[in-house]
Amino acid sequence: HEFCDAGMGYNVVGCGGSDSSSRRILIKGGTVVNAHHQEVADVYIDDGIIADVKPNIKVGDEVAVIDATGKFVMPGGIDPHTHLEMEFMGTDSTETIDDFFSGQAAALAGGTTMHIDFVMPVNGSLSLGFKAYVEKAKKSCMDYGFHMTITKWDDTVAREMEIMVKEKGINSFKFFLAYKGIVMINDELLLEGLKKCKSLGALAMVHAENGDAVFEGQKRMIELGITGPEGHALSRPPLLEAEATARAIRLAGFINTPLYIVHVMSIDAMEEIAKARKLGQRVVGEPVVSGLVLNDSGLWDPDFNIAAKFVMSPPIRAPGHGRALQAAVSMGVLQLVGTDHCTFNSTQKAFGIDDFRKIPNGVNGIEERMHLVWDTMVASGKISVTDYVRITSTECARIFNIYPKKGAILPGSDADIIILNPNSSFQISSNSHHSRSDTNVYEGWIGKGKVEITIVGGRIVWENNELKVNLGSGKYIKMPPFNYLFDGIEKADVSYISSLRAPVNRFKAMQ
Ligand SMILES: NC(=O)NCCC(=O)O
Ligand SMILES: [Zn+2]
Ligand SMILES: [Zn+2]
Repeated sequence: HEFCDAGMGYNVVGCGGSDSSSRRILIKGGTVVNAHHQEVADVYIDDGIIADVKPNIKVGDEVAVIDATGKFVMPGGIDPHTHLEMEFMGTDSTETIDDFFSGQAAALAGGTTMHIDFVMPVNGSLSLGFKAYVEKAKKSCMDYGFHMTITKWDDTVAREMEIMVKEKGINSFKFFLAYKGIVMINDELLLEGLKKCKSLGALAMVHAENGDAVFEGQKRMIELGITGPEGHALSRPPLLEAEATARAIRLAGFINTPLYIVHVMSIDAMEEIAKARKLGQRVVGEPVVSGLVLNDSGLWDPDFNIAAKFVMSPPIRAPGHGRALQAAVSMGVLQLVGTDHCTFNSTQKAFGIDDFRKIPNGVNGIEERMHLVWDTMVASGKISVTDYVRITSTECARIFNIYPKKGAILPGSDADIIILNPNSSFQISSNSHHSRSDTNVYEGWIGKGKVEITIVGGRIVWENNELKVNLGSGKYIKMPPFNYLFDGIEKADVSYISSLRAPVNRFKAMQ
């Protein structure tokens, strides 16, 4: 089988490996954590579904028993933001190095059991894009969903958005306000898109940077002779992220539809979200793990190969931004943590050796997110374990309308479960990670807490540092429209329209 040759030292069940995992499993004596509650209890899994959660469940000898005493039993992570096997930034940099097989295998080794990937249209066609991604995802070994990217506007696109929502199970559309000349859209298109999203009950998502100003900033850097990776950060400062974030928020407010800001990387952008939420606007902010735990110093590394691996957009910011973003997550100003896993190897990154504008943008994270958030936020005492579950799993399931099938350990939920040992530790290295990339932006990180077991669809796929993935077993999860952010939105239409007449009234209406 073409996918058996993973070459990464793990078994592919169905390609010669043996499926030793049981369809009935009892997880005994762990602390079962949901977003709203934690208790010491047993979890009984039957045929891929959680059948029961309570203390002292009795089972027969045929059931495999896992002792989870002293460990946390939690819903598998859901990563709301990935780019597997994506063509991006020109053909020379080819596609992101992880496909739906290696990217998902890496995810499972790190405790993530579902992700939502961004479909890129083919020549502007949503249906061709969807078809292409259905093909790519046939290799899947865990469940996944799709967002759809909108790169142009006409009647066909508007009609296809409807088909995506009503027939294909997509409930979110992404608009790039950056990457001028590649995928960037203008405000006119954004307004059309926001209106359409509202009518369909689909969530509008934006990559918020002012692409025209970034273009200008890049030109300035090149004129100054700054061609290395540090030019990437210098050409697109936080104020350009804040401007686009504020603009998108205001336009979404004008249309009165919920808005999701992907990869919030700066204090400046986060404060725009905080301000809007304080006024009652339905805005969701998604930081990514790189933005929470790294800073921009790597971009100044004299070794191009090291510096280039940190190039992503918006850029990883100066020290201080990550800490502030973590605080915003802990206070609920930002709601869930993604990765923006968009991995290029060092050969692909080297395409921009003479010009930072040609370095393909993106960093890894799908395997590291659960560990890094635990280490930096739970082990350090910034957030509770229940909040950890909320920001890594449950909130994503709620926003994309698949809760409690996903994001919970409840009877009837899918048996996508992790067992984390808080007294163990993890170590990150490109020598041992499961991505196909030859580099890792978190190289050398050692931290507290370790995902010792990952169960996906009722099968143990990660145990004793070994992966046993089941090729083709991942299912496409259809995500219905009109999530909770749309509840009662039409009532807000009325108060919003009257509030447009007087700023004072608007403020009162939002109290
Ligand atoms: N973020 C990044 O640099 N690459 C992935 C594409 C995107 O989300 O902007
Ligand atoms: Zn983006
Ligand atoms: Zn992205």
